[in-house]
Amino acid sequence: MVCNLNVYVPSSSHLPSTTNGLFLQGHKPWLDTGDLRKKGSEVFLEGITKLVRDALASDESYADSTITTEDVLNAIDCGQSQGGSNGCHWVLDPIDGTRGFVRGEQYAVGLALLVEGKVVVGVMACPNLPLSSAVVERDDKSCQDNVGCLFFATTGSGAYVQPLNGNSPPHEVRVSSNENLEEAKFLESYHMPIPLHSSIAKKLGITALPVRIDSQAKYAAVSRGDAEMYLRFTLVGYREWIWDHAAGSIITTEAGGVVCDAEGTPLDFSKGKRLDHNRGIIVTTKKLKPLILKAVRESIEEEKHLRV
Ligand SMILES: Nc1ncnc2c1ncn2[C@@H]1O[C@H](COP(=O)(O)O)[C@@H](OP(=O)(O)O)[C@H]1O
Ligand SMILES: [Mg+2]
Repeated sequence: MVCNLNVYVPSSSHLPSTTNGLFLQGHKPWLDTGDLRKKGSEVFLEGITKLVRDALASDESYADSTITTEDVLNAIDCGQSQGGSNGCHWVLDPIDGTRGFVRGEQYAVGLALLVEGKVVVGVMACPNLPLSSAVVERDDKSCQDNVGCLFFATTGSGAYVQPLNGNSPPHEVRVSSNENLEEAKFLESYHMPIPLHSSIAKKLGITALPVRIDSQAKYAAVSRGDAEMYLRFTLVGYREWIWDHAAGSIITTEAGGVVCDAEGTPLDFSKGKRLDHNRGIIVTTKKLKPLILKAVRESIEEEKHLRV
């Protein structure tokens, strides 16, 4: 399994007093158990083990299990696969959009299966995503009360959503059929403002402000037709982790959308833990792709001239 542990080790190496499975962020991403195995981390590790025990105890089938700290360390180390183009790899992001999770807003649990470097299964739970639409007014109480979506897709079989509480059966999702860019909605991350996004949106004639959402729930939102476009132009040199995109990308493509880089090339998940792609990620509908790629090309050219 290729896994983002998604846990940030607090500088004190102690559990925060308000422990509920949330560990403070803002420090280095934790990609193996190296720090946890060090002397001085015992309290932190004990705390994590207790959380695991408590979670298992709440499920009858695991009620009798006795999990030790060593079991927890070994389980974490099962997530050390480097991925790649050979064989099968599960790709897991247990809490994607950590910042949204901390704020009590959007986050996602993303799981995907890579076979020979291609994503063939994607499952994404979005516990705080409204069942109606991701693009809702902040004070729209009815939407905020009705949240929790489970999206899933397998190659060639379409993409589906169902309420996370299982109260109704899954139904198929399709991307928006809207071609009127003046009415289009576009999504981006909360990471620093990206001037290129505004430039692209302006060229396309999109009048609405971008809607900012944490996590790969943005892919799910495009797959359901909540928005027509998700742009992700990060700092030059930032290389994306595959777990931030694997589940989301198959859900959008199976819903009839496209996921590509600034040159229109599909994302390549076969090169290890990082995505190997040209600059930028564009998530949109097949109809809008050519128009968006043109605006992207022009905006990148203008940006180059501004730098000279
Ligand atoms: N400055 C940055 N620019 C781009 N991506 C970043 C970033 N800092 C963190 N990320 C990655 O972007 C993911 C969140 O994406 P988004 O901004 O769409 O919510 C993070 O996943 P985690 O939250 O799982 O760490 C992290 O892997
Ligand atoms: Mg992530």
